[in-house]
Amino acid sequence: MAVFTEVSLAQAQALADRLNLGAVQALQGIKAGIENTNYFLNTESGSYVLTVFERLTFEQLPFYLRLMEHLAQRGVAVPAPHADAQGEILFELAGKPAAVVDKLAGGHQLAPDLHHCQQVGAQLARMHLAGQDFPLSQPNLRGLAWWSETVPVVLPFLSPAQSELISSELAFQQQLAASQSYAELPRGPIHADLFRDNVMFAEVEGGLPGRERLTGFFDFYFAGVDTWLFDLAVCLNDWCIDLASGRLDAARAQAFVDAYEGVRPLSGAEHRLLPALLRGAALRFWISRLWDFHLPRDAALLKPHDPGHFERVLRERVAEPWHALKD
Ligand SMILES: Nc1ncnc2c1ncn2[C@@H]1O[C@H](COP(=O)(O)OP(=O)(O)OP(=O)(O)O)[C@@H](O)[C@H]1O
Ligand SMILES: N[C@@H](CCO)C(=O)O
Repeated sequence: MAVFTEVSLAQAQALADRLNLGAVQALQGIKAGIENTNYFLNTESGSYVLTVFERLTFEQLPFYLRLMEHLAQRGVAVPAPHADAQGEILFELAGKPAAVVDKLAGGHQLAPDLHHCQQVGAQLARMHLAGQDFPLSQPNLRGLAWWSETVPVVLPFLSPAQSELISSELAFQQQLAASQSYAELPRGPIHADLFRDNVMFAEVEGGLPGRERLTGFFDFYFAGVDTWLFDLAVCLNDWCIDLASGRLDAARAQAFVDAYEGVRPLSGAEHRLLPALLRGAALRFWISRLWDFHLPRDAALLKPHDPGHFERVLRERVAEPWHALKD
């Protein structure tokens, strides 16, 4: 269970009072998640999620929380943070930063079909466009600079074959990042971690069975300014693959890209660089999973994600580069 910081009912009530949310009826630690402490908070005014941030600082958090607020105000389905009477959305709990956001309806879709991929693809493009005029800026803190810093830290835990793969892929990505075509890629605030477990879907009343509606993207705490194509690649590597083998499912991937392009067509450079960014997105999560696995932090019962999964995904993307078809 990833509750790193215990929050008492009295602490939750004090925060609820400040946010004018009424009497706390229930406070329940959430087991899922490995980055932050999350609680479901029910008060007489509604259902919320209270997050205590374990790694992110008071200086970094306004970027994420104001981005969520900005996107929600522009009609992107994102949980809006709650503000106090002064408009403040970042608070202190147990000496750590904390925030309260709306609870999204529904649950995860862990076996997505074409219909789910299309909805996420279209919403991703809408989110990219809506973020264009977001005034704050912060780099993707899990971008190339972090990969370059962290690969040497995890190398001692790897076999010779794994070391060779991770080092050569890092060199490839460094070279790519220095190229002219990479510099041409459009950029803006991206989610950067939009996996199946960071999107909610809910059944539509009176709708067809299995035809759930996307209710929102959440967990923006890896967001940063980076290429929009990287965000798309992160999604394709999770929403459109066979989880056992890591292989891309071309039908779902094409449906995802088509839906994205229905809102924002990709440039020629984006089409050309998609296979390379799919590799970069696999490398990013292989590194972070290795880091979490071999250098864990304290948590009551933390279950790290399997690094081997993204090693397989990376090997697949190198062996079988995938290009989306153009309309
Ligand atoms: N706004 C929300 N609405 C509904 N449920 C939420 C919301 N935020 C978080 N949750 C629930 O809490 C769980 C854990 O949250 P989250 O995935 O953000 O964990 P984390 O530790 O912050 O991040 P990570 O996924 O990177 O480990 C989610 O799987 C989801 O069930
Ligand atoms: N989505 C990440 C977890 C951190 O959010 C992973 O699957 O490795």
